[in-house]
Amino acid sequence: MNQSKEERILNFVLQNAVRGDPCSVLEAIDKYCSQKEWSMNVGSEKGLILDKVVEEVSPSVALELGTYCGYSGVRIARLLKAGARLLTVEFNPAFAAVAKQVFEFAGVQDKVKLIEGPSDEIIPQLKKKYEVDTVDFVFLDHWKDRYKPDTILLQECNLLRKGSVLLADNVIIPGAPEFLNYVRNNSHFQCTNYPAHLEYMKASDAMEKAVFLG
Ligand SMILES: O=C(NCCCOCn1ccc2cnccc21)c1cc(-c2ccc(F)cc2)cc(O)c1O
Ligand SMILES: [Mg+2]
Repeated sequence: MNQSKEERILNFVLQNAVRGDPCSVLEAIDKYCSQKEWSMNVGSEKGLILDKVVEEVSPSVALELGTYCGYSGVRIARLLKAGARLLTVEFNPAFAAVAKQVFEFAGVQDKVKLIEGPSDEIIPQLKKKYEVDTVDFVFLDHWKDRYKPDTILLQECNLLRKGSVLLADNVIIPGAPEFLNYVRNNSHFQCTNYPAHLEYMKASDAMEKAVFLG
């Protein structure tokens, strides 16, 4: 039966990137998705913003909501210090299967724990089942109407500490208006907006950083 777009992306990586070289994996995905088939990877422009925030935070525990093909997970994991780890949550089993292979090819699999399931189920399990105390960095890139409820759920589960950094993709396109209103009007968050463009397109998008103040 014919391949999915995500399988075509994976095959392009396997045939064009260098095993164990995360940057070559990112380049291959960006090349394929800008020249052949658009897909919802964070991309290189917003990826640089993600890189800067991850380097600034230097997280011991990072959480990603929305793995997709593993592009942003590779971006984050390649910057983690020794012993640090990324927990990445994906709802779609087919996407998770592709991401797993992308992580292995990039050589970051030892730093990444890929968890399949819905965020509202996984977040309450992080402390006991995944031995998390608090998360230092969260990349929100899943269903845009889950950004606000999951930010509230992270607080309710005591997973944020003073200084935990949330970084949200797509706050313009597709948009996350409830999330923006919530964090920008909440004295427990210090927010910064990073204007950019939708991955591989000319349309405007932006990322929002929200630092939890405790
Ligand atoms: O929709 C997007 N991402 C989300 C995927 C599903 O995520 C589901 N999902 C993944 C874990 C997870 C955990 N719990 C629940 C749902 C969970 C998304 C969409 C666009 C986009 C922009 C313009 C368009 F014309 C069309 C699409 C761009 C992006 O960068 C995106 O990230
Ligand atoms: Mg996105």
